[in-house]
Amino acid sequence: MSLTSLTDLPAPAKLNLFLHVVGKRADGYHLLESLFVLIDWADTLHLELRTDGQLHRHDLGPALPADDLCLRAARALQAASGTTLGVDISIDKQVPWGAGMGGGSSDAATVLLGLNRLWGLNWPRSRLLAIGEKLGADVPFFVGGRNAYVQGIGEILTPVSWPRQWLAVVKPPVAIATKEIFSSPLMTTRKSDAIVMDSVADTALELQKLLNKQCSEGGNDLQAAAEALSAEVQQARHWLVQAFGNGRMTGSGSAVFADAGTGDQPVAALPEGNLPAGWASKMCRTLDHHPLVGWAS
Ligand SMILES: C[C@@](CO)(OP(=O)(O)O)[C@H](O)COP(=O)(O)OP(=O)(O)OC[C@H]1O[C@@H](n2ccc(N)nc2=O)[C@H](O)[C@@H]1O
Ligand SMILES: Nc1ncnc2c1ncn2[C@@H]1O[C@H](COP(=O)(O)OP(=O)(O)O)[C@@H](O)[C@H]1O
Repeated sequence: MSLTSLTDLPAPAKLNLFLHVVGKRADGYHLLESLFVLIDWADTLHLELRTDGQLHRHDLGPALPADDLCLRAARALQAASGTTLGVDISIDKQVPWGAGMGGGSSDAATVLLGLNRLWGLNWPRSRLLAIGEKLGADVPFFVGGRNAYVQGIGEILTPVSWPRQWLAVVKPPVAIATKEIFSSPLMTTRKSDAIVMDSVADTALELQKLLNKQCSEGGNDLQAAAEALSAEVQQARHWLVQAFGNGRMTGSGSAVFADAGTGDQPVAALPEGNLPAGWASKMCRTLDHHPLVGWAS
């Protein structure tokens, strides 16, 4: 019997354990190098098949923009596949947005992976990646489903296995436009050297070592520009530095996070009572991989 619904599909967020700007493309987009890791802060989506071809979204939590990334992903897959089927998408939004946590991009990836199954398309992952790339720079990472060293503007993915880690995340109630950060005068002086791999026999091990080094140095080349635009981002990071001894921004912000250890318990608790009203926070753990990683070949 064919499927009529898929419930409780997770769309986990990501953090950038480091983010370097290493160049600029001819079209003005900045070339990045970053380690993207999946975390256990996730939205939940439910997909209900429609036979009339219509695409609708129902917000179970906070209201999303009318034409959000879920609907854009569904529309793109419907057009590319030529299916006459539609879907009702219900979304329980838990991940803060305007955060640099890729929540919207993850929702889009979960819609692509879910509809691939619900609509009986059974496309290989490579075809879903090509659609994801057009929806947003972070979407291919979530469709790929593996923690990854990411290059280009997000389309070059090298999967890496990353040890389980606690990460304390704080999101102040501000959203800074990614464009505003990249056009900041501070960005002209904030640039890192690209990672150079020695030509050694075990390139995976070599990459792991280099990524470890970048993470322990903890750089995000967008952080200074974001902090110049928002005192709250700086305040959030200082708050984490006091509590955990370290703190840095993810993506283009405004969320910041601290390494809270690799043991059975985090090295310290998030003293959430000290945060101003309206700030979100969560003690997160990295995921080994996306829960839907097996959903496309
Ligand atoms: C920098 C990252 C890292 O993950 O930030 P987060 O989205 O996670 O915060 C992403 O690649 C963000 O990608 P995405 O969110 O798709 O960026 P867009 O909205 O397309 O970018 C808005 C504008 O920022 C500039 N931009 C964006 C990405 C990039 N690599 N170089 C740029 O110069 C461009 O001017 C672009 O028009
Ligand atoms: N499903 C969605 N969830 C969150 N934001 C969305 C969604 N669809 C579109 N957006 C828009 O995309 C912007 C970026 O959100 P998001 O993808 O979560 O990225 P990030 O927080 O990493 O910048 C939001 O400010 C919002 O306006």
